[in-house]
Amino acid sequence: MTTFYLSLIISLFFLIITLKVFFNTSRKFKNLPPGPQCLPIIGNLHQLKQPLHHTFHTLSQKYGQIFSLWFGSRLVVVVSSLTIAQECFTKNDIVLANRPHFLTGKYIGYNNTTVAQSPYGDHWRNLRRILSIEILSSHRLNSFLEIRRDEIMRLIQKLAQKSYNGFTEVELRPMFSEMTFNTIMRMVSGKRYYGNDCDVSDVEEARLFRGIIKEVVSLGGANNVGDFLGFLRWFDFDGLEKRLKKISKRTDAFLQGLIDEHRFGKRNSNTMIDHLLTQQQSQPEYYTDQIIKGLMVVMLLAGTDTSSVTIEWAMSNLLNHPEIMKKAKNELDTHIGHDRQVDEHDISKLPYLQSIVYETLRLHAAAPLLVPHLSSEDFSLGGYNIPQNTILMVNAWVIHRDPNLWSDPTCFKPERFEKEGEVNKLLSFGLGRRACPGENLSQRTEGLTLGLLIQCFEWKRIGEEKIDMVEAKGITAGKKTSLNAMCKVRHPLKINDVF
Ligand code: HEM
Repeated sequence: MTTFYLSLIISLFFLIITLKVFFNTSRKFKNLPPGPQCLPIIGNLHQLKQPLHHTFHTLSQKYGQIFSLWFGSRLVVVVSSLTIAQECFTKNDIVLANRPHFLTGKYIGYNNTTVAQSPYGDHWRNLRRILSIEILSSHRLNSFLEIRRDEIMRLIQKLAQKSYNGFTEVELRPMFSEMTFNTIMRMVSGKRYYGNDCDVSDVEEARLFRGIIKEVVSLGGANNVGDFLGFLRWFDFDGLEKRLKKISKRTDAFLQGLIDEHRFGKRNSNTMIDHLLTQQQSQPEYYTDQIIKGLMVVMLLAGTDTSSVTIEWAMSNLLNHPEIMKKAKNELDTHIGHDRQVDEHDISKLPYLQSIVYETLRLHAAAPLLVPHLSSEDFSLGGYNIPQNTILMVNAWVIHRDPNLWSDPTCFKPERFEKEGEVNKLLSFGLGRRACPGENLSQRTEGLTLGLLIQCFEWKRIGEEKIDMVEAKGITAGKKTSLNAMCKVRHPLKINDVF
């Protein structure tokens, strides 16, 4: 009899717990944004075709400007409206200031402790402060100006040598990647890693490093199914975790080597490592080697590809629209003339050139879904309930093509930015406290590179055919095919440095 009552009490206890969980859960998931039917266990993962922002665009046409998906057991909400995106990063900015954790963050991002992956809180705030003051402040960016100028001039010289005797076909992508990569690498460590004229004494070291970065970029992204289906991780069926473990060891050893070189060898130069090692001397408990390596990784991964793909898209659009290229050239000829090269401080006086950069960022945002955010508590958005631990993605690609916001939204028309306030509708660098801290640096690099490319050369397409504008599948939305074009040095331009 006692056993009977005991079993009854235990059963009732479990029934109450189950009902409580059920009611809490269903209340929690009541009034969610609409979304497609999902399958047991995998949710909507089977529907996620690359590029993801295109799939989300199709889904938003059916389910609206805010919809829900299930990535395995994780709820994902996708926003495709500027007003709702602004609601995310004003009223709900703190609730959405966390990041979801992915396998790449665990292995490459020092267990999600870097500034790009770290949860919102004191640690993240400190890292943002270090990044803003020690590396990306206007003062520091000015002190790194010579590096940027030198790398861009190397690119200009290379093109000038190739095309001095007339129109010559050039492949631009590797040159843009070399330039942005060397710029960031020199800011970080003082070393040039790319190109025939790289100054790394150990060529093997340069080769190894290029391999590391290529692999890290290919493993990044928020669409590894193993991130959402925990049980797949136990089997590591695609070997992703094993590859990430291996690559993280190589990356760490490489970055540690760079720090040690500065610690035990050449100090007192203007590099990020040296500035951080100086801070380490006074505050060793905070400025650990791991913090420094995390900042190096973020600078290299967030700051290189993003800028080079933007420059490649801008040039592709200019080649498809010679009248825009001509207008930009006239602006440069009028304001700068033929006797000197355009410089970074001129860019603010060249509104049309700036508008070309904005228009490129509108149509070809390098991070079309920004970077995923995570809600730290339940909140409401666009009239729906969003539970804690929801992954939020903003489809900037769609918002930048919204016909209610932009006239002829798919046309490349820099003139649209002549209207005051238009630039405030851009989401290319995100909004709110987790917005991109590298915006100023990237706009300086893009403005100067494009300015010099337009000022110093004549450009045309290889044939009649327009440049193919199809997007690749990688984490940064680059062009699928590498950009080749015909270029010729502009003879009226008497610039000794270039020739
Ligand atoms: C065209 C160039 C670039 C574009 C389009 C771009 C875009 C973005 C976007 C959309 C985000 C996420 C914002 C969000 O979470 O809502 C981001 C974050 C970030 N970007 Fe950039 N970025 C560019 C260049 C750079 C550069 C040059 C650097 C640094 C050298 C940089 C460093 C970062 C960092 C550290 C974060 C993470 C911020 C955080 O989580 O607190 N980015 N970027």
